[in-house]
Amino acid sequence: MKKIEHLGIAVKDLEESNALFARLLGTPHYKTEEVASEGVKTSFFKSGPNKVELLEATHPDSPIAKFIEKKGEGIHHIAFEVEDIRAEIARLKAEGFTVLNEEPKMGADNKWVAFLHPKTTNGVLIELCQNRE
Ligand SMILES: CC[C@H](C(=O)O)C(=O)SCCNC(=O)CCNC(=O)[C@H](O)C(C)(C)COP(=O)(O)OP(=O)(O)OC[C@H]1O[C@@H](n2cnc3c(N)ncnc32)[C@H](O)[C@@H]1OP(=O)(O)O
Ligand SMILES: [Co+2]
Repeated sequence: MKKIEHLGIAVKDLEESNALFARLLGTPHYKTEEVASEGVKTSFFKSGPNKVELLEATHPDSPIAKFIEKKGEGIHHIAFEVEDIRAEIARLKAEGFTVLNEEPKMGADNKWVAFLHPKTTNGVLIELCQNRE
């Protein structure tokens, strides 16, 4: 794992939360992107070297909708940048973590992504991100 790539925060209303985080961070979001395959609309903020991803559900079956229904708005996942996502998936599987998608999938902000089940990571949903060249 190279570094924390972003913190994912589940929100009910992306526009409202974009305005709140712009006030909080003192800078507007630098992009919004819908990832239909994940049932999410996202917006990204830079805060120094760190990145914050806000996520709103685009349909009731979205992981974000289920999360908010169960736990309310808040930190949804921690994403780590990896050099080689396939190698990292194999390593983590061998370490006994549950990888939710063994085939990397297209994420937002030009990444290949995979997720580890929170049941195997002390209750924290972990995302792996590799830059898509
Ligand atoms: C890819 C675009 C973007 C990017 O950065 O590029 C994203 O980050 S997209 C983010 C949205 N996509 C995902 O989260 C995909 C991975 N998530 C999943 O596959 C599911 O959400 C899963 C498997 C984690 C949970 O789904 P399930 O249908 O099993 O929902 P349950 O409510 O039944 O949850 C089971 C169990 O897990 C706990 N849980 C669920 N979500 C989280 C979470 N984010 N953090 C911690 N724990 C979580 C939930 O509370 C249940 O536990 P229990 O003790 O049984 O209540
Ligand atoms: Co993410």
